[in-house]
Parts: sequence; structure tokens; C-alpha cells
Amino acid sequence: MAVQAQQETALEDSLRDREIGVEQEHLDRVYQRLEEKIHEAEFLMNDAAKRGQVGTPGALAERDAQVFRAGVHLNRLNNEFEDFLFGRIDLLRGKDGKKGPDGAYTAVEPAEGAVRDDNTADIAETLHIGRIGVLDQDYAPLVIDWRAPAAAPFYRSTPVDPGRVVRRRVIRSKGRRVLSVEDDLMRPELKAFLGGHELPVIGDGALMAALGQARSHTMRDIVASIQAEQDLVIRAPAASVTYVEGGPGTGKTAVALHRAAYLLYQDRRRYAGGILIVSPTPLLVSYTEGVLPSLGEEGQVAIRAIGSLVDGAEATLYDSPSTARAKGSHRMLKVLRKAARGALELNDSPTRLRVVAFGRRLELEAGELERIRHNVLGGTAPVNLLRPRARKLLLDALWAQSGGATRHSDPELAAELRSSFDEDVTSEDSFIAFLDAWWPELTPKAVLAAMADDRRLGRFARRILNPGEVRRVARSLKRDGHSVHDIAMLDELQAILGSPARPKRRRELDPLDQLTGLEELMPVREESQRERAERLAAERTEYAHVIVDEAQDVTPMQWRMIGRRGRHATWTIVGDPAQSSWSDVDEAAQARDEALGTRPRRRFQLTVNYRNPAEIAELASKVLALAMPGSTSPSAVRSTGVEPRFVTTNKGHSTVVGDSLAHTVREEAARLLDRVDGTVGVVVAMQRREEAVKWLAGLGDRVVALGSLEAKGLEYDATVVVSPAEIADESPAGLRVLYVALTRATQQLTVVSGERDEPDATGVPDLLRD
Ligand SMILES: Nc1ncnc2c1ncn2[C@@H]1O[C@H](COP(=O)(O)OP(=O)(O)OP(=O)(O)O)[C@@H](O)[C@H]1O
Repeated sequence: MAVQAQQETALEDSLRDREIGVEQEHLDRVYQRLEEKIHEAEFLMNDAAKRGQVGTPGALAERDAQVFRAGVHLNRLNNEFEDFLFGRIDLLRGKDGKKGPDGAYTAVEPAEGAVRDDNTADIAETLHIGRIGVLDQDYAPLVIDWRAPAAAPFYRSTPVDPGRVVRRRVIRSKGRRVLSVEDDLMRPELKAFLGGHELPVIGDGALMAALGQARSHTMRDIVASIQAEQDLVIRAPAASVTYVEGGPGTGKTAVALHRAAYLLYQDRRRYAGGILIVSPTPLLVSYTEGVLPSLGEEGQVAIRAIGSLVDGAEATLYDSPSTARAKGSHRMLKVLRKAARGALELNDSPTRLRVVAFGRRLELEAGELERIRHNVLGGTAPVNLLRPRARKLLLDALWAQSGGATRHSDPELAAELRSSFDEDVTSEDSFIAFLDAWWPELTPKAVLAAMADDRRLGRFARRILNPGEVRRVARSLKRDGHSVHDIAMLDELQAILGSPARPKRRRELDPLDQLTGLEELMPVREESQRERAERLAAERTEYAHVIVDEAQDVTPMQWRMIGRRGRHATWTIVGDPAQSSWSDVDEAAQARDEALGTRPRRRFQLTVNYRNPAEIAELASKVLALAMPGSTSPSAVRSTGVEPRFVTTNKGHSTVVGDSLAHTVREEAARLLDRVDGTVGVVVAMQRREEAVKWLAGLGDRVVALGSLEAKGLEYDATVVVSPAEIADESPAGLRVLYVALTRATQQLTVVSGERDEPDATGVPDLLRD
């Protein structure tokens, strides 16, 4: 028996080696072709540079375009050089024999008779899939770009609906060496032949191999194992709004990132530099920002934390749940409108205007000034843009007082007199100084700072916020720095205040530029492609496509802020209502609908949890039942056989020596570090964030401490969730936040309870019992 097993293993190994050899041969051909292409690109650049010496503006423009294109090409080839070939599909003969632009047949369904009556078939076409497409000298595809239509079956095919695909292979390589292959059979019932031999099958499939890998502090792309339901979202047409819901770990973030790469591929002209991805936290931004470059899209997409959307301001502070609720709510809009107008009266606004015109002293008193201000502020126009109107009404009032209007009956002479009166007054220093003080140009930060005064904010927020909210908001605004909610308020204030038009600063021209026409070309020569894309993105205030990740957390005020950046955009919105940390879900949904307007929506649901093993998903589903009764958890795709571990800090229940929370958590984190190869996350209630960092000091950088709200979107090989009750009690949405905390681990979960968690004899806290 043992001998037979040994023989089988040896046979499998030699088959595996042979198949690795087959793929190695293909990869060698691809590299050879790539080298040829790189030489071509270098030649192009050299050649273009030489012709640039001709010196006429026309030739320079042509040179620039060529250098740019060749540079882009070279850059991409270099980027993709590592590990860019990852997949292969073996296909039956297709229905209509139409070829796509990359030379591959695009038929999805098999042709009549492709499968014979005795369930045998021949493989008619084999396609290799990679991060970019490569054609051989005869324009036959060596590698198909993963986003090309011909590559779709690699992702869409399933055993239930296989289409033409018989075998789907994932190839893992490092540099120029193929390391392994993993196959999924899409038509297991079929005996298929390739080149006269039966099609060999290796391994248990790529998805499981990918999911079992240790996690690091940066997300990996999933390009080799995108699943059918995810692929539908990634390739959905960009029209209007693509709306994606799915539970934790269903790949929403991964899908959003791959979709950005797909849109760029589909319509680069439209989307290059014009896609914005809004992420909830800077932690999630740094976790995900490596994915697009790994897909060959360096610097083309702006990934911004929601607290960094306003230039010149960065969220570094947190608000308590009740303060956040007041600041993020739609009610805040009214408060800000009042504050923007009320802020004009700050800074000891002058109560009297005195000027001398036409040899007379003229004076406007407080009442008159008040009436004028009131009159100007009547509409909804941006406050800073109303200054010219205020100036005009002041002059009208002074003119009326001067009696100038009665001096001439001839309208032309009267108009002349009036204009010289205006000139007289407005060139007077006292008038200029008055206007600057009485109608200053307001900045969002100044208005927000004005709201830090309780009494003043109380006035602005009368009958909108309750006294407790006023006190809390004012207190929070006194701090040095901004919270994520302040950023949306600053953005709203910018819209309410407006920016007065300023004369455009012209770039100083080098006289030589004018001679050669080089001026236009300089930016391209001086900046790298990436720098240019980043600059364009930074200068942009509106985008062609906006992707919102973790959309369930976006507050009404934040929806307004994001909406302003995508007024003419198409949208992709991904989220999970069950993970929402925002208390008033309906209010946020209404704000979202306002931001999206009447654009039609296309809805998708992702149903499979790729992150958590079944053992952890099942525990989390108990909290889901409390947080959102009636909603269903996504089904976990794998199981590890390792049940969650429960530990209490109370003596008696614990196997852990010592009873302090700090000690227990540290021990448990160390234990998990021993058991997993990758990362360990320790999730605590927000109020414990800082102490938790100290608990873990010295354990190394594989372990991190996180407040419950910071854990959003992230994942670790193992997690320690500290005191479920503390997390749940911290805010009205606390149970949903706890659900997020419990769904971060890819392998192991430990729950540490304190007394407040009321653990039972086995250490299971009250909230996690059946
Ligand atoms: N098709 C796939 N192949 C391999 N890994 C996948 C696939 N889909 C998702 N994953 C992995 O599953 C994990 C969860 O994905 P992701 O973070 O995108 O989920 P999510 O829906 O955004 O989760 P959450 O709502 O909890 O933030 C990631 O490690 C991701 O790489």
C-alpha cells in the first residue's frame, strides 16, 4: 500500500515538473519577446532624441510625443517584468470564430460538436493571461492582458457554467522562473486532449492557495484568482452608478481596486488621472495603495482617505461618537450656513463708516450698516463673492447722503459725477480699511475656529443642535488639529464661502522658450509620468469616476463633500450596511442619493467570504444577528479546523497567569505571533488605543494595536479582540463595529473578556453566546 502511495506521489511530482517545464518554456519565449520590445522602445527613444536636434517647433512637438510614448512603453514593460504572467486557460473550439484586437478568439460558448458524444474533446486554443498583453512577431497572442475580453473566461468560468474553458491554470513564478502551477478543472466530466495527450491536472486550485497565504501589512492583488461574481463587478460598464454590497471579506475593496485598473484599460483617455478612490482611513490607504501599481497602473488613480480630501487640511483627531454624530449629520449644513454669514461680524467688525468725499464728511451708522449687510446676505450666494455687492450698496448709501444725485438733471453728467464720487471714496484708505474689516474674505478654517466659542456656536445652531451638542462640538473645535468630520465641514464651508476670482498668475516665460516653442513641452520633459499624474490629480477637484470604499460609513456631510468631486462622474460604490459605524443609516442613504442624483444604479451582491475561515465567520454571525436581525452572513469559502479561543482576565477561567488586561492581551498576542507567519492585529475600543500600543511594546512589527474604528477594511493572519462589550458600548452603532472587529482574521481569533463582558464558565462573553 505504502509502495503504491509512494509511486503515486512520484508520478504526481514528475507530472508537476513536466507541466512546470511546459510553462517555463512559454515564459522564456515571452521574456525573449519582451526584450525585443524593450530594445525597440530604446531605439525609438534614441531615434526621437536625435531628431529632436532639428530644432523647429514642429519637430520638437513630434519628438516630445514620441519620447513620451516610448518612455511610457518602456516604463510599463519594466514594471511588468516581474511575475506578470500568471494564468492560462485551455479552451474548446468556440461558437463564432471572431478574433479580438489581441488576436485571440472571443467566443464564450463552445461550438456545436466541440464535445463529442463520448464526452471527449480536443483543446482548440490555449491562452496565457498576464498583467499586460504581449504579441509575438506574427501578432499572435503570447500573453493576453487580464482586462481584455478574451481573458474574461479565465475569471468567469465556473464548474456550474464553464463556457469553453476546460482547465484553468494559475502559474506562480518569481523573476524568470516558474515555481508552481495550480489547476481547476471546469469540466471534470470531460476527457480532453491537447496535442494528442490527455490534459493533465495539477493541485487543488489557485484560490485556496492564495487564501492560505500569510498576510503582510500591504494588500495583494487578486488578479490570478478573481471569482466569477467579482469579475462581473470589475468589468461592469462604467455608466452611471455601480453599487456593490457584500459582507466582510467578500472582496469589495479588492474588486474596487481591480475595477479602477479595468476602467483605465477600457478608456485610458478618459480615466487616466481621473479616478478617485475614497477610503475611510489612512491605514486602509496605505494597506491598499500597492495594489494598483502591481496591476501596472502607477500614479493614475488618486487613493485618498476621506480625511485628506481637502487640500491643506489633514484629519488627525477623533471625535467622540456623539460629537461625530452632530458634525456628520445633515443638520450641520444649516449651522455652517449660519456660521459663514455670522462670521462676518467677528473680529470686532466696525460699527461706523466715515469718509470724506467731494469735500464733505459722510458717515454711515451701525443701523444703516446692519441693514446693508442684511440686504446683501439675503440670497444663498457665496459670502466671499458678495463683497463687491456690499461695496456697491455702501457707495449707494454714501451717495444718497452726499446729495450728489440732485446736482445734475442731465443723466450723462449725473453718471459721470457718480463715477468720480465712487472713485474718490474707494481710493480713500479709510474706506478700504473699513471694507476689509467689515466684509473680510473669510476662510473655512477661520469660520470653523469661530465656531469653537460656545456662545457663538449656540447662536449659529439655535433650534438646530441641542445645548449638549453645542457644548461638545465647540469643545472639540478648540483642539489643535482636525477630525475626519471637521474636514467635511471645511469643504462645505469652502462651498458656502466661495473663492473670489483672482487674476491668474502667468508662468514667467523664458525668451528662449518663445523662440523654440519649447515652453509647452517642458512639463513633459521635466516630470516623470508618475509625477505628472500625481500633479494632475492634486490639481483636480472633479473626477471622471469616483469609487467609494466602505460606503456604509460615509456621513451625510461627507457624501456632500464626495459628491462635489464627482458631479459629472460615473461611480462605483462598495459597502456593507452591517458594518456601518454611522448611527443613522437612513439619513446617510438619503445624503448618498442626493450626491448621486438621478443616475440609474446597477446593483451587485457579493456572497462569499474569502477572508475568514468558517469557524470565525460563524462566531461573527452571532453578533450580526444582534446588530442587524434578519441579515445573512456571506458563506465562508474555507475552514481551518481552528476554533476561536476565549480568554478572560478573571482568575479561574483563564489558563493565563495574571489577571490584568494588559498582561493577558500581551500574552495572547505573543501566542498568536508564534502560531502564524504573518501579522497579528489587536483590536480594542477606541478609548483604549493608546494604552494598547504600550501593552504590545517590544513584540515586533508583525503585531499592531488598533482602535475598533481603525480596523475597518484591514485584515491580519490572527486577531485578538479585546472586550467585546467595551467595543459594543462605545457608540450607538457599537454592535456593528464589533462585527467589523470580529471579522478581521484570516486564520485565528482570540477573544479576551473583562468582567464587563460577563463571560460564562468557558470564557465566552455574553455577546458571543448563542
Ligand atoms: N478572488 C479572490 N482570490 C484571492 N483572494 C481574494 C479573492 N477575493 C478576495 N480575496 C481576499 O479576501 C480578503 C478580503 O478582501 P477585501 O478586503 O477586498 O474584502 P472586503 O469585502 O472589502 O472586506 P471588508 O468589508 O471586511 O472590508 C483579501 O485578503 C483579499 O485579497
